[in-house]
Order: sequence, then structure tokens, then C-alpha cells
Amino acid sequence: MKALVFGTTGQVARELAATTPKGVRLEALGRDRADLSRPEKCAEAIRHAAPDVVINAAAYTAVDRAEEDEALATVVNGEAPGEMARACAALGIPFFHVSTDYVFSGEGDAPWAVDAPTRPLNAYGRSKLAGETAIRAAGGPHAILRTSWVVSGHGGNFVKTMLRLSETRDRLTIVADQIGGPTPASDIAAALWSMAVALVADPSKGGTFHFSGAPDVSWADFAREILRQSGRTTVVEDIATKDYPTPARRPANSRLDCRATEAAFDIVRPDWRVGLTDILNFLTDKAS
Ligand SMILES: NC(=O)C1=CN([C@@H]2O[C@H](COP(=O)(O)OP(=O)(O)OC[C@H]3O[C@@H](n4cnc5c(N)ncnc54)[C@H](OP(=O)(O)O)[C@@H]3O)[C@@H](O)[C@H]2O)C=CC1
Ligand SMILES: Cc1cn([C@H]2C[C@H](O)[C@@H](COP(=O)(O)OP(=O)(O)O[C@H]3O[C@@H](C)C(=O)[C@@H](O)[C@H]3O)O2)c(=O)[nH]c1=O
Ligand SMILES: [Mg+2]
Repeated sequence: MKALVFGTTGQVARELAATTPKGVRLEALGRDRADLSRPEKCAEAIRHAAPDVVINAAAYTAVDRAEEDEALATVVNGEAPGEMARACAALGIPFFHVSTDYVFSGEGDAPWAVDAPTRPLNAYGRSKLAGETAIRAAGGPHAILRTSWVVSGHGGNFVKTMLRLSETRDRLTIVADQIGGPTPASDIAAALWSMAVALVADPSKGGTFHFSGAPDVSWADFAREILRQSGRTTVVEDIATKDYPTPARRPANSRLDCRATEAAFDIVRPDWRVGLTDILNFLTDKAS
């Protein structure tokens, strides 16, 4: 089986490349070979590679920057995945895409079901929702995996931010009223590979799925566990979202109901505290 992956440098893209299963031949395209700001080029790349399955792991992920740059975010996160999905539909091959908890409004405290109404609060969320809609409209076999709060040893993420800030500060103020599931990129890659193998065998298994790490926590609790596991003495103080103003609004409730993913693919929510230990070990080894 040949898999074409969009993205080489991102958190999920790197883990997909590092964990390619036996029997899968991977071709990964970076920005130099497939720029998502040029959606038609991405479709052309799919036709040229003639893969058995396509996974899109590239996206415009700068949430605050997207507020001023919504047009580009919408091309990259909305139009490009739509073009990719149409190219895959024409070839009759399954298309895999990663989406986000930020398509939801964050109301209430119940976990969001896959078919719960979407209402993004920010430009990034709107652009990701546009991608979901375009993929479904393409009409081919596909799976959209919504995940949240992605972390890994690579790229920019909350774990690395907390480690960096704790180098110079004894006290961090972190929002405690946004709740969600931190998700190691390595677990997302494993889920995507299982789903890819399953859908190539049976394309009717597609749809929209949720996948996040457990347990659900606040960013403040997440920060405390990062610092605890790294042996740092920096203290985390809970603050409210209103006391941490940012250009983009973020959902208060990012809990994802992942039960349908377990039922369809036997993929259970991973304990992110275990993945976090692996990430911290990786970063320590890299530094020494
Ligand atoms: N990060 C998170 O917390 C979450 C992410 N997601 C989704 O998961 C997926 C993977 O995210 P993640 O691995 O964290 O992403 P990263 O932010 O780690 O990396 C983004 C990737 O997209 C690439 N990219 C950005 N713009 C373009 C472009 N115009 N053309 C080609 N490539 C481009 C980047 O390439 P380059 O290095 O060249 O810039 C990079 O490889 C995305 O769909 C994201 O929306 C969902 C929930 C949470
Ligand atoms: C650095 C810092 C952040 N925060 C808050 C801001 C924010 O609410 C939260 C997390 O900050 P981040 O900048 O990592 O958040 P953000 O980049 O919005 O993370 C999101 O990225 C996109 C791509 C997704 O799809 C989401 O699932 C989610 O992971 O922590 C503090 O309260 N104090 C701080 O010192
Ligand atoms: Mg971010």
C-alpha cells in the first residue's frame, strides 16, 4: 500500500513518518513540493503520486495569527483539503484529514459528540470547519479525525512553551477555565495508520471521528503535570480566560466524546500523561 502524506515538518507529519507500518510505502510532501496555499497543485500531486491512500497532516495552525490572516488560513485549511478530497474521490481512494476541537463553541461541559452542532469562535476554527465541509461534499471515502491540544517533541506546542517559560520564571499564570484532552502526536499517527489500513480494506468505515488523550484537564492542570514530570519547581497559578487576553477566542469546553472511534476502530483514548513522559524523555535525550 502506498500512502501519500501532506506535511513533513509538523508534529503529526513527523510521527506519521516515524511510525509508518510494515507494508506501507510512504511518500511525504513538504511545502516545497506541495504548497497548500495553491490547492490545485495539491490535487495534481495526488494524481502524479497515484497512492492508495492520502493523509493530510499539513495546516495553518497559528490560531492567533489566523485572526488577521483568515483568507490564507481558509485557503490552506479549507480549500486545499477540499481539492485533495476531490482528487481522491476521482481516484476512488480514501482521504484522511485531521480537524480540531476548535470547530465547537465550547458551551456547556458535556463532551462533544461527532454529530454535535459546530460553531467556531475564531478564524482558525472557521477555516478548519470549511475544510470538513468541503471534504464531505467531495463525496469520496474519507475520514476526518478531530483531535485537540496536540503535543510532541517536535515543533511548537504547549509542552515546549511551558518548559521554556519555566527556565526563567518561578511562577506561571495559566487559564484554568478551558478544559480539553491533550493529545500526543504519536498517538494520533497510530490512530491514523490503523484507520487507513481499515478504510483501504473497507471504505464504508469512513466518516467523522473524535480522538483525544485522557483525562480531560484544564491548561493549568496540564501545565502543572508538565512541570511536575520535568522536576521543575515553577508554580502554576490558575487564572480565568478573561485575564489572559488573546486575539482569538478559545472554547471553554473542548472535551471530545471519542466513543464512536473506539466502537468503529478499537482505538481507545490514550493516557496523555504516559505520552508526556515519552516526550520529556525525548527532549532530555536530545539536549544531552
Ligand atoms: N497543534 C494542535 O494543537 C492541533 C492540531 N490539529 C490539526 O492537526 C493537524 C496537524 O497539526 P500539527 O502537526 O500540530 O501541525 P504543526 O503546527 O506542527 O505543523 C503544521 C504543518 O503544516 C505545514 N504547512 C503550513 N502551511 C502550509 C502550506 N501553505 N503548505 C504546505 N504545508 C504547510 C507546516 O509546514 P512548514 O514547516 O513548511 O510551515 C507544518 O508541516 C492540522 O490539521 C491541525 O489543524 C488539531 C487539533 C490540535
Ligand atoms: C503561554 C500561555 C498560554 N496560556 C493559555 C492560552 C491558551 O488558552 C492556552 C493554550 O495556549 P496555546 O497557544 O498552546 O493554544 P492554541 O495554540 O490555541 O492551541 C490550539 O491549537 C490549535 C492548532 C488547535 O487545534 C487546538 O486543539 C489547540 O491545541 O494556554 C496561558 O494561560 N498562560 C500562558 O502563559
Ligand atoms: Mg498554538
